[in-house]
Amino acid sequence: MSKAFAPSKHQGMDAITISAPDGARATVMLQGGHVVAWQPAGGVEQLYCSPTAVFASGKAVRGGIPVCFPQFGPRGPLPQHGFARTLPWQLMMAEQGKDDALCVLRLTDSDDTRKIWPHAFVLELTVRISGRRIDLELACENTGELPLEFMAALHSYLRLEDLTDARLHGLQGLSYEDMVAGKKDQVETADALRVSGEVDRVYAHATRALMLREPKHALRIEQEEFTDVVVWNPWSDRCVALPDMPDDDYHQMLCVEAARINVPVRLAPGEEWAGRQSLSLDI
Ligand SMILES: O=P(O)(O)OC[C@H]1O[C@H](O)[C@H](O)[C@@H](O)[C@@H]1O
Repeated sequence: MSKAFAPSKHQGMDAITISAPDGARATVMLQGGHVVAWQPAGGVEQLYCSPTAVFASGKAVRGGIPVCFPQFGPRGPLPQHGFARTLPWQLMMAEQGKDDALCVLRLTDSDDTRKIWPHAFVLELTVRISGRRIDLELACENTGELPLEFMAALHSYLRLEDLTDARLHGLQGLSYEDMVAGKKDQVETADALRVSGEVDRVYAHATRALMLREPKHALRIEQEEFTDVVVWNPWSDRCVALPDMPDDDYHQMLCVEAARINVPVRLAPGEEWAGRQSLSLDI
């Protein structure tokens, strides 16, 4: 028989912690449908969450896996990264299975969202953990009578021992937009990306699996239907300017975000789209 989990608190915010029989655990905040912690079976925390992150109603949390929807960054008229990350979601289910644990959270349109984005939708995040793997699925259904279009991302903050020793493999040959240099149509030539300065890039047509390698650690990153991947690290000056992140913590994280930016998703009335990101510890 499956076991259901009861809502709890994380940093004073409503949250749900799920655990699989093998010891894998994850915590998801109801605000934002925001995964704030993930420990694979027998492993340590894999997500970076800033020790000075602000946990408050309506505030975006620095770390974990924010959901960006229906806009990415400042690419539109909505607040940065859209509204999904700062709104309360509804917990639909949270259960332990025979060899995994699963939870589903849902955000639907409201008077507040329709005021700034005139569409009816159901957005659902499914988080599944088992062994050394976490699978995230973000699904959107157009429940209105007009077509809609959106951008989306699972903005994963991955925890590092030290950025200096980290390499991200799998991007070679992809074209990207360099948001730091303000240049489009760049081509990745490195067989492994080593971060040695501020990086903020949108890679297009990202279909291959990526591997984030450190001397004693490797994380495999896969995505489906998210056709872009964003790589972000603020480096020192930008990090100092972030009020919710310690000055040197940029060494402890790299964002590798499964995204849909270059070609937004278009849904006719009644249509549904789902995008997935999976992270698995590979040692
Ligand atoms: O500070 P936030 O609104 O959470 O955004 C953090 C970062 O998110 C993405 O990675 C964007 O590409 C960056 O340009 C942005 O700085």
